[in-house]
Amino acid sequence: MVNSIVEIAGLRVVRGGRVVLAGLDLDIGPGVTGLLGPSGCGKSTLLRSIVGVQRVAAGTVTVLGRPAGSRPLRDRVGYQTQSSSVYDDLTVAENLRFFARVLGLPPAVAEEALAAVDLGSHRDAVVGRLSGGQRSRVGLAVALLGTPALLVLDEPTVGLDPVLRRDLWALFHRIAAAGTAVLVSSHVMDEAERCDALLLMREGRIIAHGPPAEIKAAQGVDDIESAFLGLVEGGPA
Ligand SMILES: Nc1ncnc2c1ncn2[C@@H]1O[C@H](COP(=O)(O)OP(=O)(O)OP(=O)(O)O)[C@@H](O)[C@H]1O
Repeated sequence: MVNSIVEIAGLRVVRGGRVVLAGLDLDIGPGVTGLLGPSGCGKSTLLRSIVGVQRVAAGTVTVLGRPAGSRPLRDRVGYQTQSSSVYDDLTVAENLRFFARVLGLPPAVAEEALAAVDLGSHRDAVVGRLSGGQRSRVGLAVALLGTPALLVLDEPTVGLDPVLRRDLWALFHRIAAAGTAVLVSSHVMDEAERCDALLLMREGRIIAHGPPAEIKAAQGVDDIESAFLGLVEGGPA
């Protein structure tokens, strides 16, 4: 596909003796792409494969034209895991400066990331005393250090109230508009409408890929949850 950020061919992953991804083929383009599917379907495993931290049994994962996880991608791919990896006892600015140093980036990028997630006014707050939404934005800022070409976010809105979730999605779109492709997973189907493109996943397979409107139209339904059920039950495609 022209403009592909991620190209995956024949990806097979086995975890704990169980086949989690059984030969997955997929291209992901720019904009905000949502990876949606029920708990345990393999979303995190797919994201881990894209950032290059997952042992794969077979297949290839190419990111920005390079093998996933290879050295040239180190500061071109940002990754926010489900469990926050920021330090609770450091301030927001201290966390960002620390991770910038680890990545070998100048301190100025810490300021840019802080501004990008709108946390300038909380720069001197200790992370352990922030709200869930603010903490999530600190994690996002860490993933944004150095302005990566691809940002991979594993369930960044889990546990947040609807207002914070809406604000975070608006932020993802601002980040994408500035040129960073955003791949974000969720098991909340109502977040689907906020994506430019959707990947619907079930039991380690991608069962639909495209703009939300196209997926709904193909199933003849008005919401993504119904489209998902239609696809699972073998409705029109
Ligand atoms: N460390 C692990 N060792 C062995 N199996 C694992 C491990 N982590 C996950 N799995 C298995 O791999 C499968 C896919 O898990 P994965 O975390 O990718 O799903 P997910 O869709 O991201 O789920 P969730 O939405 O709950 O985070 C699950 O069946 C899970 O039991």
